[in-house]
Amino acid sequence: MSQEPSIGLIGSGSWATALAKILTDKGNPLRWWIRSAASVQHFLQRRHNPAYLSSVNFDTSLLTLDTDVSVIVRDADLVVLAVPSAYMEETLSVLPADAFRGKKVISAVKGILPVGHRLLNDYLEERFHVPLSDYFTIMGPCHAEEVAAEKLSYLTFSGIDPAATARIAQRFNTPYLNTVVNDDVYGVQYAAVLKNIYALGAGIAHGLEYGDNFLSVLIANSADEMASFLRRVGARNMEVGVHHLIPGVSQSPLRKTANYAASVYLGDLLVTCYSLYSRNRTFGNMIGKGYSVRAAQLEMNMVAEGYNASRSLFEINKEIGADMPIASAVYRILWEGLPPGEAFRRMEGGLI
Ligand SMILES: NC(=O)c1ccc[n+]([C@@H]2O[C@H](COP(=O)([O-])OP(=O)(O)OC[C@H]3O[C@@H](n4cnc5c(N)ncnc54)[C@H](O)[C@@H]3O)[C@@H](O)[C@H]2O)c1
Ligand SMILES: O=P(O)(O)OC[C@H](O)CO
Repeated sequence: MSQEPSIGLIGSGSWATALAKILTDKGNPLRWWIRSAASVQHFLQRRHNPAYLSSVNFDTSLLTLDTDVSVIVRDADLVVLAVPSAYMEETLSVLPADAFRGKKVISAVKGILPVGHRLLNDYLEERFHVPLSDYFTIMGPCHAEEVAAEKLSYLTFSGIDPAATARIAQRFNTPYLNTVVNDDVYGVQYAAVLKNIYALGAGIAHGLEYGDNFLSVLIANSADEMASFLRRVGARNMEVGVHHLIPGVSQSPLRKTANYAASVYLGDLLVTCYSLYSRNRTFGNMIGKGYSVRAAQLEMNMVAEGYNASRSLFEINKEIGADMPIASAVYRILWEGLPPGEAFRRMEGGLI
């Protein structure tokens, strides 16, 4: 009987813990990198993560825990990365350049690397020579807290080889988790980065005491802005060609467009803008209420990816050239100190 590829998980925050629950509920043995030795001890004694989703109890017979990321990567065929993007380079810095050779890497990261403003696949290709054909993503509207409560959720798995992507998705499919497969590897990652910025904007609007009527207008315009950016990225990829990243594989990652009403695009924008679980919305709400960025960060034990992303997107869009008044307003509030009320007043008149 052929053995299934082994799975390693890197990260121990809310999302990594939710993914560990999904994978072990499905019966997958899991090699799991947890940053702190104290957390590993707690896990083994008490069967849960002391800091995140602590209501989730694990079958520890399925878990091999280690604080050494190189051990987990070495022993896994499929490596799931679920560390906030700002800590990714530091976390992987101990690995040699060939650490991922022959392995498949699955990103659950909804952020962009702040140094160099790179998507994770571009960084992995450059630093570890991971080809796009070995790179997959897990995106879609899904809060870790609802996974912990086994509320029905949908996750989209993306990769340029549909059969390989479907095989990976199948390892995660559980009664409370439906999986969708798509091939728009670049688009889903940019959509995830953008929805965090727009959720920050929605939170700021709430903090400024705009009502539900305005919020719906803001989100509808955000969806339009996102689609326009994604179409331009698609067109740019067609022009410059990302073929060199994809030896012998289809043209799919060069696609110009996709169904942007699908859950991995619009759905994730909606849940992040509306859900009280959203860290980005929560962070934005504090900014709208007058907290400084530093004070808002100190209030949270979790990471709002949209903060760094707003700056990266602002830089990337200098090349892409999409019209992005909402993302630009969020950037100016967070990075240039423009008062939120003034930024929103300037933006209001342009919304449709
Ligand atoms: N939380 C969710 O519901 C959810 C859902 C989908 C995707 N994601 C994505 O998953 C990724 C991970 O986010 P999360 O929600 O698990 O994080 P989190 O906000 O719950 O926790 C912060 C994480 O950062 C880690 N950390 C802190 N300092 C670190 C350091 N110096 N080096 C390495 N790690 C450090 C902590 O150990 C913890 O794992 C993000 O890209 C996020 O967008 C999160
Ligand atoms: O809590 P947020 O704002 O980081 O959002 C988490 C997930 O991306 C929602 O799908």
